[in-house]
Amino acid sequence: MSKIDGKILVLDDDQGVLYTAKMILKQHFETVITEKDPQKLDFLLNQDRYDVIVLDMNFSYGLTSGKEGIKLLRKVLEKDPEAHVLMNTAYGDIDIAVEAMKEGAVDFLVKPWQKEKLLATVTAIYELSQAKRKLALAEAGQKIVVKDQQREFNDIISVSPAMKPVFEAIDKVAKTDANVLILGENGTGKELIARAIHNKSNRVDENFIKVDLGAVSESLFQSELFGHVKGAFTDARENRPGRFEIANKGTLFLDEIGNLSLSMQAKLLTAIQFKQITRVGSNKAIPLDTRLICATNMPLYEMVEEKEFRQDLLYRINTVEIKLPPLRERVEDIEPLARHFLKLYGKKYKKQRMRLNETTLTKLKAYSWPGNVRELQHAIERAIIMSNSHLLAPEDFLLVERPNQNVITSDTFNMEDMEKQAIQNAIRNAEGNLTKAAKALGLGRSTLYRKMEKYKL
Ligand SMILES: Nc1ncnc2c1ncn2[C@@H]1O[C@H](COP(=O)(O)OP(=O)(O)OP(=O)(O)O)[C@@H](O)[C@H]1O
Repeated sequence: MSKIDGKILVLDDDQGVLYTAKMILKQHFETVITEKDPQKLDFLLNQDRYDVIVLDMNFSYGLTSGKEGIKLLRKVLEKDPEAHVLMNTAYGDIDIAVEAMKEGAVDFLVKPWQKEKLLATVTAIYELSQAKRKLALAEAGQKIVVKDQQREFNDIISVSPAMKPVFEAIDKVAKTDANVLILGENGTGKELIARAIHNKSNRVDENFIKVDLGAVSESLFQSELFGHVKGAFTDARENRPGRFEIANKGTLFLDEIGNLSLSMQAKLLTAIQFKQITRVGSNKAIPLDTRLICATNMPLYEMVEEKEFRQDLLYRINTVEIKLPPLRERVEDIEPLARHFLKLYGKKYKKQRMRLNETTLTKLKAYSWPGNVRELQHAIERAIIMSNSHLLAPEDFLLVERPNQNVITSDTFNMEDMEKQAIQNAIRNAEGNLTKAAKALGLGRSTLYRKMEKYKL
């Protein structure tokens, strides 16, 4: 019979009780730790996370009040409010057992117990602890996943030969557990591709969890990704799993990976390397089986040369690399995409039978779409809202060809001056919307703020 992969801690001052409990439980559970000295409780709790803790009521010789047990129980629950504690008393004092249950113990046993009784009780509590843990993870995941499912569109529309290698790569990589790096400009559909990989993978019934690393501050990074335990910092009022844990058995999509600072890169690398995380404020490692998909619009290889991105991290995340071409390099996709969005937004705004005339299509195809598919999507949405007719005309699209944002027109070659100018242009183009400006620049918002401060903008 295979053993249950559980960790049981038994704390009792009676060596005989410890010996018997170990003999019985060891046959059924993978790890059974016994300890005689209550002073070691702190150390043991810091050391590991136990599925069931069997705790004696009285330690000092001659004491039968159960007060020691209650004190230890409080200590356990303070450290881990989700701990499952089974109280063990030799005196059958129901009052003190009831008090322990009120304090948060799950059950109590009266010594001397029978072998079957101990085993049945510990096994039942173990199952309860697993069910509760799963539920907590599912609930935390659900909040994110439900929000996620509100995304409007999931189909990938494309007829362009430039996208063929992308579809081939999705098919080849989906069923494997290989880490995938998706490279492409803003709005080219990187997230859509990440979802397609997840949906075609064996992990499809598990969570797909997205983290926008460009929007995660340095201080929140660890807690957001790895979770925290109660009391780890002022706002940590309860234990909370991080995105890595919620994505366990599923897929974790790390968007804007190029925006991570070097210190955040180091922490991420450790988690990926060891396939485990440690919640903030705890020192118990939690092993994970998470498939990683990363995306960025930043030139990661150049950043490695400039020592802005760790090479070892790059090699961990780029087992398979998928490059998404910008929309201007797949003009064939503009018409089917436009028709696709026309249908979707026509339905949304109750303006069905919307059409595009030939001149409009020519205008859409001639435009360079620096914001790629997302810009086309927004342009169609806006045109549908504003138009008074069923036929969208060229005037319904305000497409202003901007100077190529990758080419900075400047008479200076000083890097800092060029950067400052690029930031000013981006803010102007985005009409002061800093989130949009940061996206256009390929920066995270916090990096943009830092740079604005630096250049006094
Ligand atoms: N081939 C496509 N077919 C249909 N819709 C698409 C396609 N490509 C992108 N889209 C839509 O365009 C929008 C932007 O796509 P997505 O968010 O996947 O881009 P992204 O590259 O991840 O953007 P960012 O770099 O800003 O994070 C989404 O609404 C997505 O549904």
